[in-house]
Amino acid sequence: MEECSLPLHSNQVHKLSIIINRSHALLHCIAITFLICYRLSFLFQQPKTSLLPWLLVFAAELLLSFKWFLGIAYGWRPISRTVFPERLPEDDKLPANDVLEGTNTVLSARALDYPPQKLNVYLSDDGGSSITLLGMRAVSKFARWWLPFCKTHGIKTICPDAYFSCLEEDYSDLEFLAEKQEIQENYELFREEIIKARAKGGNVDKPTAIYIYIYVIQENDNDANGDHIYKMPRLVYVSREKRHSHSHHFKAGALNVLLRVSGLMSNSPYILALDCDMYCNDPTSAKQAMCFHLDPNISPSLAFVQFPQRFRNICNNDIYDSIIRSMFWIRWYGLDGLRGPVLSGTNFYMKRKSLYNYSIHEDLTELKKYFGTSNELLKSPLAHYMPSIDNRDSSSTLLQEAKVLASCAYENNPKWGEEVGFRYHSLVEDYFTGFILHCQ
Ligand SMILES: O=c1ccn([C@@H]2O[C@H](COP(=O)(O)OP(=O)(O)O[C@H]3O[C@H](CO)[C@@H](O)[C@H](O)[C@H]3O)[C@@H](O)[C@H]2O)c(=O)[nH]1
Ligand SMILES: [Mn+2]
Repeated sequence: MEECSLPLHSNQVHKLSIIINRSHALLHCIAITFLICYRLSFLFQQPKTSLLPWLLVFAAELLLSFKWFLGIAYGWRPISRTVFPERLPEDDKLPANDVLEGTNTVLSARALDYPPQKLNVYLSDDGGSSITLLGMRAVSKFARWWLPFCKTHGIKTICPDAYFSCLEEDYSDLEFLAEKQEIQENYELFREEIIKARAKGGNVDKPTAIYIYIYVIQENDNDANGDHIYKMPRLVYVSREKRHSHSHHFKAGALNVLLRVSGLMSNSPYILALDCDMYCNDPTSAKQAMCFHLDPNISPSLAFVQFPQRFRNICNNDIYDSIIRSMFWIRWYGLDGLRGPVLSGTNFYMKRKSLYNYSIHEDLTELKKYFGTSNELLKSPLAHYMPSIDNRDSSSTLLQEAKVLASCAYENNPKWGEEVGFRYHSLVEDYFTGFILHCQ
């Protein structure tokens, strides 16, 4: 009880930034007012010379001033936040998470510091490529080395590529170094396996249609000899159906397929979305996000917790600001102090229900109108529905149903992408979906 009474997070208002930003805004406002007065006074001058250029410049100045005015919001009330994951409930009371992602991030997502039985990783392979599937199997093999290593030594950089390219080393612990060496050798073997497979070919001639393939990797608790083995999160590979006759809706389409398949297979109340070119650079991110989602004061109106996109390996002379510093290091702190930042497409922990449209009632006919005809999927919006694919018999029926959900015809009538799930009709599905969630 005592644990629950302590706050899970706190925020710090950047007072100095507020004073500087608001003073700057005020000075700028005064300057703009003088400018406008000066321009207006010209209109009353007699005789007028060259009116047109003057008006054009004035219009441009008004337009830019308006744009600048809207930008004041970014600096109005910047805040930063601190979380206290140690105050979260015990592991067995934590809610489950489904990770929906592109191809590269599987290892780091499975290495998150979260109870493995409450983590399910769904991998979308839009290309339906045999190399990705082979890669996923190889990843699972390597994960048996990598995950226990990260856990035992509290490794913070859970993406092996980033970890092994980092030069910092603790030379004092020889046992650790020997283990690291062994893991690195296994990592090199894993990479070679992928490179060889890629060299052999793959999808040189793209098929005109890609067929559905769903494959679940889930280790048992014990190996063949009955010895206890390290428990790892379940991994589900999903290659959705693609046909020229149906629009695939790019990334939003892929995410909606994963949303449906995960709703059927694990229906975790929270989802983490990761792009294929991202990895989790902090294993505690899931628990950090839960500090907000499990706060009873803000949870009812909280749809998502967005982590900033950070970029690795960018050269020192980043003259085009490829790390998007102004966005993630300045503007987002400001937006956080207002009503939270918009969705940036990746690195967010979203409440599943927020994508399911709150206005839908739990009436079967209405649910079918929104979610489609799969009776199994219709259970997903119902609170506390927890499917089980541990049971072998049910798993094959569930897999058949999952294939129906991953087919392109499934979206023919229901409101996927319109009123349910990630929204279509825009290549920036993240901004579009995020704005709608903010409005709701
Ligand atoms: O047909 C598609 C196209 C993209 N993706 C996935 O979409 C993600 C983002 O694609 P990427 O090529 O990395 O796009 P970027 O331009 O880098 O994406 C930025 O801009 C997008 C649109 O605003 C956001 O969705 C992204 O999160 C954001 O990183 C990747 O994981 C892809 O696997 C698909 O699954 N299917
Ligand atoms: Mn990208």
